[in-house]
Amino acid sequence: MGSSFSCCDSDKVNEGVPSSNDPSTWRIFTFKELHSATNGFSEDNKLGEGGFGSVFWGKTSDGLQIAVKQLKSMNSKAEMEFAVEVEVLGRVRHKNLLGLRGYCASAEQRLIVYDYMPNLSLLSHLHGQFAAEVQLDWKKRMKVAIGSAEGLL
Ligand SMILES: Nc1ncnc2c1ncn2[C@@H]1O[C@H](COP(=O)(O)OP(=O)(O)OP(=O)(O)O)[C@@H](O)[C@H]1O
Repeated sequence: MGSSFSCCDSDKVNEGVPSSNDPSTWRIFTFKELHSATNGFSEDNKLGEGGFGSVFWGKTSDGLQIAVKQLKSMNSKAEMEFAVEVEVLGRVRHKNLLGLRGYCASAEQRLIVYDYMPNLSLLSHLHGQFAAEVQLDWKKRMKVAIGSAEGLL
């Protein structure tokens, strides 16, 4: 959990301090940081909306592109889902799983920070607006299915 560091020379300079561009690390963000990274959770930055709440694109002060999920409610069910997501994704690292970058738990807000995925969802490639132009043939679909299953193991 946020504890593996690569051994390249530049990391040796900051020995023991995880680089924000190291995909194996996560940290706690302040609300102010995420507010500024997402341009105040502006509609222009909105990537989509799911069961938990809205997801916004952002860029941290050190240039890292992130997706910030803002929980829409603060009831006990949402709190539990937030805790489980952060706990599980914080422990698991896999090339086929979305990486956790961190979270923010302030008095009134619960936010989860992920790596930004620029290529949209699989759903949009299979059935959505890009289905026609991307043309996932059966060989590629099989690869996607196997890759997804590997991420679940
Ligand atoms: N890391 C990310 N990078 C880029 N876009 C993202 C990212 N996470 C989410 N999104 C966008 O935000 C939308 C909502 O994501 P979210 O994870 O909240 O919901 P979901 O997975 O679609 O549904 P549910 O919350 O019900 O499981 C996604 O459909 C996607 O377009």
